[in-house]
Amino acid sequence: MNPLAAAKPLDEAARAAALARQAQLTKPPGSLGRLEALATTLAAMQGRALPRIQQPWISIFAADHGVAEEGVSAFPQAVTQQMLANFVGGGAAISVLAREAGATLEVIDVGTLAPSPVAGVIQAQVACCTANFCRQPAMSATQAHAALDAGAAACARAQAGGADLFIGGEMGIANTTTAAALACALLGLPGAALAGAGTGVDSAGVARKAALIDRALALHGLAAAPSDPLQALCAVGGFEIGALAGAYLAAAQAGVPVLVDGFICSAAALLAVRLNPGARDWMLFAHASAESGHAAILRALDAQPLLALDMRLGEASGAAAAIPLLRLACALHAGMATFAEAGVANG
Ligand SMILES: O=C(O)c1ccc[n+]([C@@H]2O[C@H](COP(=O)([O-])O)[C@@H](O)[C@H]2O)c1
Ligand SMILES: Cc1cc2nc[nH]c2cc1C
Repeated sequence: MNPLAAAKPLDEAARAAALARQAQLTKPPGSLGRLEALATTLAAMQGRALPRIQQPWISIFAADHGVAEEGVSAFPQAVTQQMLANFVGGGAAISVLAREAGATLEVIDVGTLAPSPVAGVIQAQVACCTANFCRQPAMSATQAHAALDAGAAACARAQAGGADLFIGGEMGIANTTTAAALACALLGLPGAALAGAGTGVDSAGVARKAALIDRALALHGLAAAPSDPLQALCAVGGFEIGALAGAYLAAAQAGVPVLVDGFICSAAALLAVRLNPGARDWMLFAHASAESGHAAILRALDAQPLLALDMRLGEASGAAAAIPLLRLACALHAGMATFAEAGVANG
């Protein structure tokens, strides 16, 4: 893929038509709050005055991280590959949420340590694991482009499947350390600004994550000032994060609305936007993760998340939980009567 290819422009005529309809619906103007903006933004994204979410598509990208050997997670690395089988077996949270939402769910291995392919998982391994970025770059430039391409391929499948909403998710033990390091590099922040508990490390563990990120940023010459996005991905990134960024970029180029999940997905969204600012127009943000660094990344993206449920699971769960809200916004927008239709006086 070409990450720099222009994003599709939003359809401002469809937005204007949706705004005009909102002004006619039987309610005081603005009284449905952000549900109104959600409907009119989706109208501009989907190019129709009456937007809808009929075919949500969820792609989960899984990868392992060399930095796991530094003891940065509360869980063993083997959980990444074990969860692949749980996703396709139907027992993971996202399996349940996708079923409830009527969403297509696909799982892509972009670089786990799984010794053999897990049945039902799409194989798109860039390598079996990134290198430990405390010692050397996490990946080569060729691998970074392969990760972006794996994401773009998922977006192409979503488009071919008629998706009207694209959701990316991730699974990767240690990837809160990777996502924090990448976002620190992109924003010129120290590790302490974005390191958090992840799967549940204690405060001493969080402090170790922060110090380790600072050491890695210094090692790779990425400390203190915002870094070149592809250089940052190569130095301290992850394959699933690169794939998510590629999927978000491809969705913006193809004109498919994106619903961004939690902390790791937001770091990938930041990477996509730093590569290609036009991608931001195509992003909605599902929820405020309980991961402590999420708020700073959302601020950098000027993003207001829809939900705040103290979730911190990842695997697209927060985004899937927000699908019903998007549908409600569309249903209200399409189904409410206008003042004229209902014979209600429009003050
Ligand atoms: O998305 C989030 O907001 C989020 C916050 C904390 C943890 N996670 C998930 O937990 C895993 C990473 O946590 P850790 O502690 O191993 O870095 C990874 O599989 C993520 O999907 C996800
Ligand atoms: C069990 C488990 C499930 C997950 N799903 C996403 N990240 C995860 C991390 C763990 C540890």
